[in-house]
Amino acid sequence: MAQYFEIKAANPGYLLFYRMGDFYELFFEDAEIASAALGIVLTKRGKHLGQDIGMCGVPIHAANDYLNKLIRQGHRVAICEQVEDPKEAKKRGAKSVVKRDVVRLITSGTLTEDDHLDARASNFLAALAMVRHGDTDFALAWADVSTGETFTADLTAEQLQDELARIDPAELLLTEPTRTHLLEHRLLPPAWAAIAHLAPAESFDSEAATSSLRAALPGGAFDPTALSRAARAALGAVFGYVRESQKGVGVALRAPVADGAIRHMAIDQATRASLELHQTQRGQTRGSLRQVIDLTVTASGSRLLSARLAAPLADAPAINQRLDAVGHLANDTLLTSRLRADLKAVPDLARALTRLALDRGGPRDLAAIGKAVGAAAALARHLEQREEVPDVLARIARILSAAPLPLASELALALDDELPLLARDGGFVRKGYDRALDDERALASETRAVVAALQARLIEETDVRSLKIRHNGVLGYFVEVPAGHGTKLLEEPHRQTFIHRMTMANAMRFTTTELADLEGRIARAHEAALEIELKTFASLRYDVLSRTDALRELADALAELDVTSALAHLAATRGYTRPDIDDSLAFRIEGGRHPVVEDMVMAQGQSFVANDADLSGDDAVGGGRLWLVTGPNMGGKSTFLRQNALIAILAQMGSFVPATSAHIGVVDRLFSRVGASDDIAHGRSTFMVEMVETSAILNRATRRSLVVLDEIGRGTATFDGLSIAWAAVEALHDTTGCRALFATHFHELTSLAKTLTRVSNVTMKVREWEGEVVFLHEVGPGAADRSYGIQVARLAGLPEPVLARARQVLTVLEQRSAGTASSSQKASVLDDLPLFAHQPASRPVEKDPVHIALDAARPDEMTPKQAIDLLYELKKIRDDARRS
Ligand SMILES: Nc1ncnc2c1ncn2[C@@H]1O[C@H](COP(=O)(O)OP(=O)(O)OP(=O)(O)O)[C@@H](O)[C@H]1O
Repeated sequence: MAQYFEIKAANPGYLLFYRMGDFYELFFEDAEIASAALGIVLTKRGKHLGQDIGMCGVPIHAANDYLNKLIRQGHRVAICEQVEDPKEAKKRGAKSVVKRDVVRLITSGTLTEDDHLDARASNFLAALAMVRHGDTDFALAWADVSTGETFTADLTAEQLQDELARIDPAELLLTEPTRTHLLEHRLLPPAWAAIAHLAPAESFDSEAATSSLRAALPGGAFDPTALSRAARAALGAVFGYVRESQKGVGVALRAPVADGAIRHMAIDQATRASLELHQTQRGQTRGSLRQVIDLTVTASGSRLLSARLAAPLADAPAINQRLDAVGHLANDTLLTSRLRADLKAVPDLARALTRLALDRGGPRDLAAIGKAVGAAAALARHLEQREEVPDVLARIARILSAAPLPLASELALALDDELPLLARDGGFVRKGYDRALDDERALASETRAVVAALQARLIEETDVRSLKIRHNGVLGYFVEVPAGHGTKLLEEPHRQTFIHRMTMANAMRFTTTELADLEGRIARAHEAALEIELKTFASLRYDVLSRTDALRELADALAELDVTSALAHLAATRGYTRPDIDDSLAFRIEGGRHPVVEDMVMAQGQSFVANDADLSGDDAVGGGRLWLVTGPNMGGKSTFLRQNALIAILAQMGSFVPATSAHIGVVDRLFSRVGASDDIAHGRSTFMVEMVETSAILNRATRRSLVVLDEIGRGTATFDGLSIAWAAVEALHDTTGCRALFATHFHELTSLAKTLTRVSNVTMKVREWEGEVVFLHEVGPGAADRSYGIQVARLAGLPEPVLARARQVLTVLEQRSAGTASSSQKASVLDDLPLFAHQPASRPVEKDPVHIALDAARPDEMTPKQAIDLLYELKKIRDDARRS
């Protein structure tokens, strides 16, 4: 066990997968954790210091599934392999232990295998460095180890949370002091705390990082000193952690992109959640914006689309460049469908390349690269047939046409059609590619004919017709004759040729020098063939890796082409239009639709009602407009609010939008708060959350921002809520001057439009029909006079007695606020307050005319006509009761 303890001590915080034969075994506490996490049996093996040693194990062939489960549950695993042949160990003495060492650390942020990764999602490892001096407070570096993409950004404390929400890392490295600081300043929400991994302060040393980064990214193209000290420290921590986890295999990361240089629309976590960008509030992908707009056909395209959705741009020229490309393809549907058809066959180049770089790749990864390069050339031809393509497409076409075609041809020549996962399994080099390999293979595969010929000759020589040459794992090749003939072979002249190996009940087994020779040659042929194949693999891998930069650029271009053509396809098939994007304060949407609700409504066979919004502002008049949206419950307020926020996001990520026209002056920050929810885990009540979020908006929104607030202030007593909502509207109007949509059930707020010049009232229209409300989902000018809450409650199935009582209370409250309630009415309601205090039900059931009619009915004695008449009568009684 000494070896185990030594290795375990060198890898604290990791579950040790300790290789023993065909199993990875776990011991002591690791075994307890893993057996509980994986649902496998915990056994015992011997004793240590008088205590039983707990143990559990997973078979090698199924290890990946188990690893997956553990990583998903947030565990970290160290893979400890035998690093010498057991025969070597024996040479040191019968009792010596086979050398073992940890060959890889597996954590959620450092995964590279397809089995562990979601093909359509990035998987980031992030490191956060804190500085107590300088311009910024923090720097973040993050990398997707599976593709090599790497980024850095300098951040203020205020930006930190938005950035983390955007990147959504799988693992976050930081030091203990940084964590303490974040916790003290409430900057580390539970979701980030759960993925945080404490790293020693040395790993964040900016000086050491400078030299280690230079060594990891040679070639001089990247100068670490161009980064801030904090960014260097964070990047150094990422590279160090990846290096440590890959245990000397090398770090296949790219030079970092300075993300701070790109202007993005700031979107905080609450806004992302409320707009359901990547997943719904219930954590599902179905029903999210991403799910509706993601029509990409490659995994890397899908990852890029997701990244663009997470980080819309805030730079009009850059957005327009993307829109030019999408527009070009949306108009040329023939070209788009050709591109999309060819893109479908493009494998995940970036991930295959990384696996090869980390020496974890196999023949299929080589083939994937060849296929992607080949496809790139075909795609380039499609693009080159068109004249005057926009800049983005011209750049993509240039990169695609520079794809290293000789490499693809070489790979196609070398690799067979059916490929094994691992190179060491052999059999992947195509026949005809290497003469020497073909010769060795011929020898190996011609075994049967050679053996058959030898068998025929031996039969001839011995005259034993039943003589056979057989093979088994213990003896290898041997000659077998029935027992009766055995003695013949033991005698002259045959005893010169046949060497006795074994006597069985009815047979005798021999070998011959020639047979042993043949056996040796066959085994050597297999070995020699595999050796040649492995050499071929190594040389092809070298060819691929020597073009790493070009291939990475190609992978990026393919992903970008997929995203662009997918957005064009979306625009063409869903009736999206190109938004006008500039640096004004415009926000004018005509015929806007909610992309997700539209899909849902249409799936139910109904049509979605498009609505206009105009929040356009002007600096000269003090900023953007603020629309106060009132209307009944279920009238479509939230849908209207969200659709405008989503249109802004889609437009700035470079997509067409669901509207007949849209003119948007770049939005720098987007805020959306819809309703209120508890954050019990963070110890904050519904109302507290609402106020913290509202204050974030009031403090952070600028004139360029778009603010969408739905029912702020409803989580407290009516007057408090109303006053807060009132003050918030005033502040947004007077101080911030942003473009805003504010939905509310406080109808009193609508009077603000009289005093605040840039506030307008709009309402969701409804029609009443036979006592029922019909929602038109149409936005029109004006203010709603009521909320129709009771009608909606009835639609939801609230019991009739409760509804009747609610109507009664509502009438009195309304009269009271209008000053027309009689004193006895006022007294009666005041007696009942608080409103929902229980009052013994007035047992209306016994007097209910519907019940009386039903009690009187005798179904067994009725004719069909009488039954129908009764049904009509019951409906009439119900309708009369409703009208009264
Ligand atoms: N423009 C529209 N066209 C068609 N159906 C719509 C439209 N807007 C909303 N709906 C439908 O009405 C439902 C309710 O909409 P929404 O949640 O936006 O109402 P609301 O006014 O915010 O309600 P509440 O005040 O109760 O929160 C939606 O789920 C959708 O089915």
